[in-house]
Amino acid sequence: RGMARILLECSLSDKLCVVREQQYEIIIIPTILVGIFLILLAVILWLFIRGQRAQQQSPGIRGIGPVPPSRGLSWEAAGHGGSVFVPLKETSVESLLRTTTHALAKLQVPREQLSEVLEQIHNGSCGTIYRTKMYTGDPAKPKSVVLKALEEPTGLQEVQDFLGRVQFYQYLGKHRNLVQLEGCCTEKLPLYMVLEDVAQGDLLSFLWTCRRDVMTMDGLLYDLTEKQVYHIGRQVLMALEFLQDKHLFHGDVAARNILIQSDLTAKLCGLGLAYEVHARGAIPATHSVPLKWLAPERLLLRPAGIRGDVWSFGILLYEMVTLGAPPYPEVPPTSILQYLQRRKIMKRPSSCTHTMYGLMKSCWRWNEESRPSLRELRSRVEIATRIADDKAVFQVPELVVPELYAAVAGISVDSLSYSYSIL
Ligand SMILES: Nc1ncnc2c1ncn2[C@@H]1O[C@H](COP(=O)(O)OP(=O)(O)OP(=O)(O)O)[C@@H](O)[C@H]1O
Repeated sequence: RGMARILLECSLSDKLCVVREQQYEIIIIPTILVGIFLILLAVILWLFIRGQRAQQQSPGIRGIGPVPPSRGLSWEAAGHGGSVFVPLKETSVESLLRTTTHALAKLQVPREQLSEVLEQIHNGSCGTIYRTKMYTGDPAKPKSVVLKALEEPTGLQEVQDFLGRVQFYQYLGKHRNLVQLEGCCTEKLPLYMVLEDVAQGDLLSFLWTCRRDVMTMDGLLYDLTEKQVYHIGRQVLMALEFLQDKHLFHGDVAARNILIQSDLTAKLCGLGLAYEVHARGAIPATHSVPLKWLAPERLLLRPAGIRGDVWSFGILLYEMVTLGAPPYPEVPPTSILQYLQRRKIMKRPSSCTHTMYGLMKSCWRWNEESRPSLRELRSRVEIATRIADDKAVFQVPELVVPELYAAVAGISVDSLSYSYSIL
């Protein structure tokens, strides 16, 4: 309208008006175009630099890549004072074993003490896992142990890694809620890590079996009440506190990584990722962890820490009250980050009390600093235990099809324990 008025006020002979109109188009429109161009250029440059940085971090498989050391990871925990040793100068497996056997002398178990009958129970990430007998004192009373075996290493690195894991267990020391290392056989191949046998197996299989009509087996009562969920949860928190005191985090807290005894003593296993972070100071690109258990910062490849374990602890509570249902059943595993970015979390399962759901929600706060600390969480669990139901047993009528579970949970069916299918 402004331009039209100026034109009306002009006489036909007044050429200045025409010049003004042209200035308006010539100066303002190109300025806007140049502005838009510059903004676009800046956005493209920013995206390019971000892409370059992400590439430098070489994202790992299934969205999990290396991350900088956990916040507060000390020099000691990063593998120096913790003495995870990797004698790089050795060139053959034999000479490497000769050198390391001396350092591991106190842990060596004579091979004749182990039975030759090995029952395979799992195909672990660093070799086959067997159950066998160890004859220490009275030959009539052998002790049942679990062996993690490295039988045919593909190279020196694999042997070094196995030995590093043995030393990691040694460095950790004993805790009631962590699987204990009893010893090792490392003077020649096959290499064995000798662990205490937590015979009742993993919590996920236990939860699935609770869905069946099985009452008891090997002294274990296949019933789960709210009070027992808190009891197991509290023990997991104590194991995590123990790791935190050593400036470590677990990184893969889930029912499949918890072993239970007949008195419902819980023992955290699957310490592979904790070892990797301890030895290398970061999560290696090749170490994949199921996405649905991970906190947003892990999915976004940001530095990982103990508050990520707090997030996964919330998922563990969900697993327990649903008797081993896969998390986010309606979300494909690869869409989990987008789902969480919309600030969505899992709804309260019908079997879950409001108190327990409150705990889960506090674990699933997007901002890791807003999540409770392990200590706070444990004290909330202890308070909740006092009023928790000790009578009503969790029930889910549908049985689990492991292949279907694996697809929905986003994990490989081979990584699941065998004990459920044996029942
Ligand atoms: N001490 C044990 N007692 C009984 N069963 C065990 C024991 N250790 C491992 N298992 C069985 O083997 C499975 C895998 O164990 P674990 O996750 O420790 O091994 P892994 O695959 O080598 O993992 P990681 O590399 O993370 O240590 C467990 O879920 C459990 O079924």
